[in-house]
Amino acid sequence: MTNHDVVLPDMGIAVAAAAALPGPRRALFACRGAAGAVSSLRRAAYGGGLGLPGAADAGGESFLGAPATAANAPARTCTSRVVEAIRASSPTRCPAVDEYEAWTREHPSALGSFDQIAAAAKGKRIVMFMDYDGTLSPIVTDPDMAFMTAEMRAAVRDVAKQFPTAIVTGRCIEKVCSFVGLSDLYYAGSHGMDIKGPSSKEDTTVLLQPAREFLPVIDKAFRALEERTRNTPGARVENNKFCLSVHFRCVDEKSWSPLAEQVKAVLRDFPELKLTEGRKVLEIRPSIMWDKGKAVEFLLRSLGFDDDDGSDVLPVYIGDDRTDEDAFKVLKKRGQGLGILVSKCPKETDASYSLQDPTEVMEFLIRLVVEWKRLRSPSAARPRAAQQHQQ
Ligand SMILES: O=P(O)(O)OC[C@H]1O[C@H](O[C@H]2O[C@H](CO)[C@@H](O)[C@H](O)[C@H]2O)[C@H](O)[C@@H](O)[C@@H]1O
Repeated sequence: MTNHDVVLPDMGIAVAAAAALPGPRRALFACRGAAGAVSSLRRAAYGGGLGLPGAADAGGESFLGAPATAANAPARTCTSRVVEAIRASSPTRCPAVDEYEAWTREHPSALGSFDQIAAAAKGKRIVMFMDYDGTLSPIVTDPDMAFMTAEMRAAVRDVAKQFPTAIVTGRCIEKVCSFVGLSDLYYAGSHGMDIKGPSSKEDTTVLLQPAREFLPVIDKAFRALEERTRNTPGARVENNKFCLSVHFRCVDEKSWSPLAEQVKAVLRDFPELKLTEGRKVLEIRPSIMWDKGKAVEFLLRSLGFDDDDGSDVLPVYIGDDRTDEDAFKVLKKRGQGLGILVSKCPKETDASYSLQDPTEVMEFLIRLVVEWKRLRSPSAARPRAAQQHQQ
């Protein structure tokens, strides 16, 4: 990692008027109908507890699987809420163009707003945070095949040469390191519960593992979940070391509710674990107050950027999933930094900007590095008018 102590010079770019957003015209979407995604998410993901032990609606748990009655209604609603949240996290149908355009007025394209972003970065130190699946690699059916392209790897490598850069992911560190294959990065695996620094540094040690004591219980839950879900065609449990993922992507949608109920049934034996939803996945993790947002705060502190010392730092976080919202929230709360949601569909989000897919993410990263290098070149120090005069 090089040049990290350099403050971003005056980019000399006029701030685009906010009203001029969004950027380039969007591609037409082949399908429609995800208009409900935002409201579904609001209802599903923000709608309350998941009916796990200790959650507000845990009282309904023992009724799972029983015939519907007034008494067991909360538990049933709860499971359907989980399923609805999984569905809303990864909508298969895209919205009508006008719905998407309305959403991008609230969350403009980070590419279309690049000049504005560059202006916001003026004189600040950029710190890059990026999620992996759905952000650096496209979503695929087999989680073991979620490779990033060589071009994306080159773009991330170039970014990491200019700015402190971290990959913040639900994957275990070993897996994401093997996918990314770059040593000059910080990695926060298992949703931030396993953080390590660049391996090119001598102290390549683990920086933080706040859920270490949960390893035995996670292992036990992994075996129980494998056992319990083995008869559901397409279901798959992935061990991400400090957390687990139960994949729904290859499961017939009719079996989603029974599968979610199986997962919840297993978790009744593990009150120290909690459940969250992602893109066609249920995530099981320790019930500690730790998430991607906390990992971002930890890394910023470790890099010397304290909460109250934020005027000269610009954290940029790019992610596509529900779990990335914790990081967007942190940036929003700090009143500092840029959250960029990767999505082709409107979603309830705390991110300020959007990008459609990993290809746009790559374009954004390349543009950031090009702009940064241009501004650090000696000629960039001269006023623009003088440069134009010479051309
Ligand atoms: O935080 P992330 O890096 O986004 O990791 C979240 C989960 O990503 C992976 O699952 C997702 O991507 C898979 C491959 O494209 C896809 O098949 C799956 O449906 C998605 O949910 C990963 O496999 C999970 O373990 C992560 O928790």
